[in-house]
Amino acid sequence: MPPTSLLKPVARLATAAPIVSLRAIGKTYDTPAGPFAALTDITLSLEAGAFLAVVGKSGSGKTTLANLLTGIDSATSGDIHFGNVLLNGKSEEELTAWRGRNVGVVFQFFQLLPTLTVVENVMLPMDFCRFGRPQDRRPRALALLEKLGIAEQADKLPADLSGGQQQRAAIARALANDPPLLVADEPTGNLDSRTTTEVMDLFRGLTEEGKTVVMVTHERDLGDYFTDTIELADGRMVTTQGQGGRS
Ligand SMILES: Nc1ncnc2c1ncn2[C@@H]1O[C@H](COP(=O)(O)OP(=O)(O)OP(=O)(O)O)[C@@H](O)[C@H]1O
Repeated sequence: MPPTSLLKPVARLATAAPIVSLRAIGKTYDTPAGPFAALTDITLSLEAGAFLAVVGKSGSGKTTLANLLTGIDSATSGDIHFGNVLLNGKSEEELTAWRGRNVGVVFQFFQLLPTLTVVENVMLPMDFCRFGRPQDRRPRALALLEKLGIAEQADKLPADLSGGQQQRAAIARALANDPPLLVADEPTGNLDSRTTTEVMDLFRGLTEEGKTVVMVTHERDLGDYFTDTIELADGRMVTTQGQGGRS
């Protein structure tokens, strides 16, 4: 079994300083029909250990918000701070380098590379970001797979795993560089209810270790898992719950 010291958890922030804060964020897309405001005046902040649900109807702006949090896309107005770092104005290259170290992303359809084994998929972000020493990367990837309960699948190809196992592998990959923030866009959208519960328990365990998780979801019956919930409608925040700690 790989040594668990390879998986040192991120310490909870000693201060109440938010790990992510958005102030008056707007996102406008240029479309053939003219500018389209996908997000308007979004203000929120999240502390280490928060588990935020982003809910709302199709087209309300959830994925757009997730893409701003991951640095996949940039806001058109307002400020996004990550810790003390202001993301606005960073070049695409800078955002890519920043994202590799600071944000793990989990998708609905897993997006594992089909020709790499599971453990190789998990090692990829470490190689890309030169995380730690090269000789430590495989043991760390194996330790993450162990933590997520799929160590036996390490040398298989993604296609040989069930959907739930693939999502666990994708979560292991998202954790590879030990980022403080995970952003998951409909991560349970392709899973049955039992596997959904398993994945939600995993996310909750990670927030209890101090990771911050933002999850876009349509599934309202998952509400008990979250410390905070925001609902979007036509790109605006219409309701918020929490913004505090888990009760
Ligand atoms: N690249 C783009 N160019 C133009 N319009 C876009 C672009 N991306 C998203 N939109 C529009 O912005 C709005 C918000 O889209 P977004 O994908 O963020 O919504 P969503 O709440 O995630 O929807 P869903 O639940 O269906 O995934 C939609 O009206 C969408 O058509």
